[in-house]
Amino acid sequence: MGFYCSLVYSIPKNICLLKPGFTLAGGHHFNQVSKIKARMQDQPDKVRVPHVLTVAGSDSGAGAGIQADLKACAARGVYCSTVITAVTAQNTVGVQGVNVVPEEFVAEQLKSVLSDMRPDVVKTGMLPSAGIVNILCQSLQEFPVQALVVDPVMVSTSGDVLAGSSVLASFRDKLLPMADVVTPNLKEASALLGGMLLESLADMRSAAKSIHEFGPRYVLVKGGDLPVSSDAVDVLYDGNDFFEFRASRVRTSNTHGTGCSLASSIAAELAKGLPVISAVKVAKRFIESALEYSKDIHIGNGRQGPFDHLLKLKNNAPGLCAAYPFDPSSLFLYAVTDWRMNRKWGRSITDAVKAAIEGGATIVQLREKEAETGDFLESAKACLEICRQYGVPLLINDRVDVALACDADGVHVGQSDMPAQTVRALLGPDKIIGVSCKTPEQAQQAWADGADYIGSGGVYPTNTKENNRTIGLDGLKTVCSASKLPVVAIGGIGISNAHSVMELQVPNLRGVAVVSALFDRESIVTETQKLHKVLLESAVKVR
Ligand SMILES: Nc1ncnc2c1ncn2[C@@H]1O[C@H](COP(=O)(O)OP(=O)(O)O)[C@@H](O)[C@H]1O
Ligand SMILES: Cc1ncc(COP(=O)(O)O)c(N)n1
Ligand SMILES: [Mg+2]
Repeated sequence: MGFYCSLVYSIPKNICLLKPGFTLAGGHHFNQVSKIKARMQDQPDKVRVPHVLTVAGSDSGAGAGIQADLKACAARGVYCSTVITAVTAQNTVGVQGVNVVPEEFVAEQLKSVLSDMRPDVVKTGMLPSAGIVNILCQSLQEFPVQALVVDPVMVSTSGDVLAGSSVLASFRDKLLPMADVVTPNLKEASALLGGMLLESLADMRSAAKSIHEFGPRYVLVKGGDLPVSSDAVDVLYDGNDFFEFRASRVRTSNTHGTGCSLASSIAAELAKGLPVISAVKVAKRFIESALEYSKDIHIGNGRQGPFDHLLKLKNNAPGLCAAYPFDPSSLFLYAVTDWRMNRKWGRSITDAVKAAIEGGATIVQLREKEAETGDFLESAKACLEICRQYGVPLLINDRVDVALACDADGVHVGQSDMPAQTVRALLGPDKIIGVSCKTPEQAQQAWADGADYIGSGGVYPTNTKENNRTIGLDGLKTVCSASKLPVVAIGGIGISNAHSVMELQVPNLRGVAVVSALFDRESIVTETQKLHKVLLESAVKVR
């Protein structure tokens, strides 16, 4: 991905948020570990959630400001509360209007959040007046937090003024001395230093050093706007050493809100307990990935578009977004592959899958118990391409890693495979998860674990699975009646008996899953077509 962090000088050993005597925003000292423990002792059964409070302006276009902060924190897995200092009418063209929130009301919001919710880290963005900066400093003195990250927002990238020069003195004299990290871009660093021209890495270093004299623990001068640089380089200074953070410069105009998002991500990582240098490193890598991911998305017609913090908007996002939301009717004719049969008939798995789909299969599962992982992945990728062309979901038997690696539509697991709950945690909310169940208890568990459907059988004896207990039509009926999830029947089902299965007319039974009846035959297309016909006829009769 091209990210690297080069340390211009060596990393001092004492930079760690967890060290005793950490300097607090507000000049307080305390031990972070003992504070977390103390809080947990109050309520030992509660889970501590890292929490960032952002004090910033709203961007109606939602690329920057409060909205960017919320998305960045969500993406980094951290809770984010918000104190709004101004409401801007803003889009990808520029800022059309600014409505500053009255100072007293900013104070009221600060008190509400700080007194009750005790955020770990405060991050500031647009602070449009000296009065608001002063109120924030007072609030932080009254309610100290573990770290303060100041993004000294002054001018939007579109060139519109968000905080005039009247705030500069308050920044320098009050807020920066309390800050743990301050993150000016080139223009902001220049403004803080009375207009000094910044055009090179050397200039950024000297600016970082000068800004450090205002009192923050760390200064990060961001080089997003550094002319003639092929990399996006930021310079961090801790009072002793310089650290350079480099990312390859993503060729995109979707960079609106990068500054806000970087500062929020740093705050989020600090809230999780990372030391400052690690937090900056992770945050910068996140921005680079999100920009790279969103480089071609198009929102708005202005010069600077927003990017996608959650990496969800782009189609076919690897591992993030199911191509098809689960439709239980896709269980109707469920084709399950078998490598031995394909070898016996001398066919590739892709030919087998294509033939089954052309014959009418409505969902496909790759069940390649013996395959080497690399081969399985390659086959899965090739089959997925075919399935996507036909709009048929592709599931992977058992192998969550393979499903993730090829971005399959889901996974089918048995009772002795990875628990469905864990599969769900790994695959996320969108993917399809099926579980093999022989009993009502197992069906209940599958539902509780977040599965989408269950496969129930063996209905009839079968050769494709050794030592598999046959539950018969009665067993299937019992499971279907107890199940809260749609059911597909499996085990020894084919053209001759599919009708008897579907005729059961039990609730939740949505289709049949077949292996040999399709794949251990001379013509997969013909057999699938025949089975499809039988199923359709049963469906018509049952209705
Ligand atoms: N095109 C880009 N590719 C990769 N990183 C970028 C790009 N533009 C900005 N960044 C990074 O995004 C972060 C925000 O930087 P910058 O754009 O300078 O701040 P601001 O948004 O406050 O003007 C920095 O880490 C910077 O290096
Ligand atoms: C409310 C608000 N806050 C901050 C920024 C700066 O963001 P950027 O410099 O990335 O345009 C902005 N445009 N709007
Ligand atoms: Mg920018």
